[in-house]
Amino acid sequence: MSATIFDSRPLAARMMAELQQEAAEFRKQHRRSARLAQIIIGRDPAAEVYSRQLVRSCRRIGLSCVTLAYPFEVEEEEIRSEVATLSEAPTTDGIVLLLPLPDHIRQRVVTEILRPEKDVDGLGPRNAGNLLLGFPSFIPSTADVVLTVLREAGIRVAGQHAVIVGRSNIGGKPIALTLMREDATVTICHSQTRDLAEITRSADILVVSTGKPGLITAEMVKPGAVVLDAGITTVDGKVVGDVDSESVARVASFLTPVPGGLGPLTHLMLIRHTLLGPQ
Ligand SMILES: Nc1nc(=O)c2c([nH]1)NC[C@@H]1CN(c3ccc(C(=O)N[C@@H](CCC(=O)O)C(=O)O)cc3)C=[N+]21
Repeated sequence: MSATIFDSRPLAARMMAELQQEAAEFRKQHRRSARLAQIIIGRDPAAEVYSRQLVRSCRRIGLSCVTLAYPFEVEEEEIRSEVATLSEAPTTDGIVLLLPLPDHIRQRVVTEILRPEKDVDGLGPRNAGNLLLGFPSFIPSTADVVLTVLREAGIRVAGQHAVIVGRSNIGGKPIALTLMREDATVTICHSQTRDLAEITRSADILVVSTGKPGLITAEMVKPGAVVLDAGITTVDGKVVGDVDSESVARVASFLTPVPGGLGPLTHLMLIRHTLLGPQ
C-alpha cells in the first residue's frame, strides 16, 4: 500500500476565494471590513509562523487584522484588560489568543472575559462547553480543519474507530469531540498511555496532535488506515509533524503531510469563523 498524500493547496485556494466573497459581503452589510485581533505573547516560533499567516491572509481576503504583541514578562492583568477592551469594541469581530501562554498567564482568567461570540478559536469555557454539549459553538480551527479534510477526501467517519493521540484543549480534546459528533468510535491517547502502538494499530482513522516529531512510525499504523498529522513543531526554523511520514506513507491509505497538509488550512478556518460565526 502506498498512501495518497493530501495536498491542501486546491482546498486552500477554494477557501480563499469563498472567504474573499464573504469578506466583500461583510463590507457591503456593515460598511466596514471585518476585523480580527490576535494577541501573541513571547516568541514561540510556531505561534509566530501562525501569526504571520493570519496577517498575510487577512490582507489578501480583505479583513483588517490587528496584532497585539507582548513580551513574555507581560502581566496577566494587562492581557485580561486588553481582552476585555477588545471584547467590548464594536468593530472587533474576532479575537484569538495565540498559544502557548507563559505559565504566569492563566488561560481560564483571560478567556473567561472573552465574549463567546468573538472567541473564534473556541478557547473560552462557553464555546468549549457548547462543543461538549453538542450545541452550536466556535470549535478550535484545527478540529474544524480535520473534519473538513475528511469530508473533502470523501472519508467515511461514522462507525469508524478514530484514535486521537494528544489531549490538548485546542488539539486532541476538540478533535475527539467533533469526530464523536460525526459518529466515530473515539479513543483518546496521551503521554501516559500504556501500549500506545497497540491502540493506534486498531485505528481506522488516526489523528496525531502531540508536538513530538517522529512519534508515529509504520509499526503503529494499521495497513490502509487514514492518518492525519496535526503536529506542528519547529526544528531549526522548519515546521515538522508528529508522523514519520516516510515509513507511514508505505502503510497508510491516506496521509496529511507536514508541511503542506492540515497546517496551511488552519488560519483560513479561523478567518472563516470570524466571517461566518459559530457552527
Ligand atoms: N489559539 C491558537 N490556535 C492555533 O491554531 C495555534 C495557536 N494558538 N498557537 C500556535 C499554533 C501553531 N499553529 C500553526 C498552524 C499552522 C502552521 C502551518 O501552516 N505550517 C505550515 C508550514 C509553514 C512553514 O513551513 O513555515 C504547514 O504545515 O505547511 C503553523 C503553525 C497554530 N497554532
